[in-house]
Amino acid sequence: MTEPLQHADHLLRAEALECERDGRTLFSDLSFSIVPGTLTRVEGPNGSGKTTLLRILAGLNDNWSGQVYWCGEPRQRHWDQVRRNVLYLGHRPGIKMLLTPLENLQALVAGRQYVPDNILTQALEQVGLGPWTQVPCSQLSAGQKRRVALARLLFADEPVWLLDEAFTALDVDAVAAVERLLEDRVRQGGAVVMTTHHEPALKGMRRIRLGAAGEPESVAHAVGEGG
Ligand SMILES: Nc1ncnc2c1ncn2[C@@H]1O[C@H](COP(=O)(O)OP(=O)(O)OP(=O)(O)O)[C@@H](O)[C@H]1O
Repeated sequence: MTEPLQHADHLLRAEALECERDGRTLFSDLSFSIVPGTLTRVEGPNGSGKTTLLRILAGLNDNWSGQVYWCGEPRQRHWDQVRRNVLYLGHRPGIKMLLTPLENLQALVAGRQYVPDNILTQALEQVGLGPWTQVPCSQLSAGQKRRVALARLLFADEPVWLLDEAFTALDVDAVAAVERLLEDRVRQGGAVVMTTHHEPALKGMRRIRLGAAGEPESVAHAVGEGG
């Protein structure tokens, strides 16, 4: 973990979150806590607001009301800590197509820590990209590009991981490898919040359920568990 967290019985807490898009309520009165050593899945149909909720938690979306707390205090007082301690991986791979997997991984971990190239190469081999470490990412398949982004997780020491569609485009073996990585992370005391249309084979998963956008009877109150 990057740094000791003060009174961290919960890392993130959302209270009475409400978000509208284009005049439609995506969710309202949504409250939950993200505590160390837990994995939480944000669930709901297409368009229900899963990505929007993750982006709110990551501080990447301003179009909402309610309050988000970081370690018990309003998050806006601690943006520096939030940036250092919360990792967000979006549903796009977020890698540069002209660069190789090795160059991308160098860029992804740079700024937080120095990792020698042989260790980065080992990580790429671990995610099944051994033969492609020096090939431009534009020449990789969708699943291989996703693996480049996920290799970043092998070096991620942030206590909170927010993962949007981490399993997209991955084959069965890669899904199982990511599930093991997430389980290890949670066992070490990390907190993972993820969206996925694939039902992960993970024990003790918490759930935040969002309703169908545009169907007012089902969106009035989304339910957050673990709060
Ligand atoms: N950039 C945008 N501008 C306007 N509306 C948007 C934008 N992005 C998303 N929306 C709307 O917000 C709603 C929620 O989108 P969001 O991507 O959070 O849903 P989701 O549950 O993650 O969907 P999916 O399962 O398809 O990934 C959708 O109805 C969508 O139309």
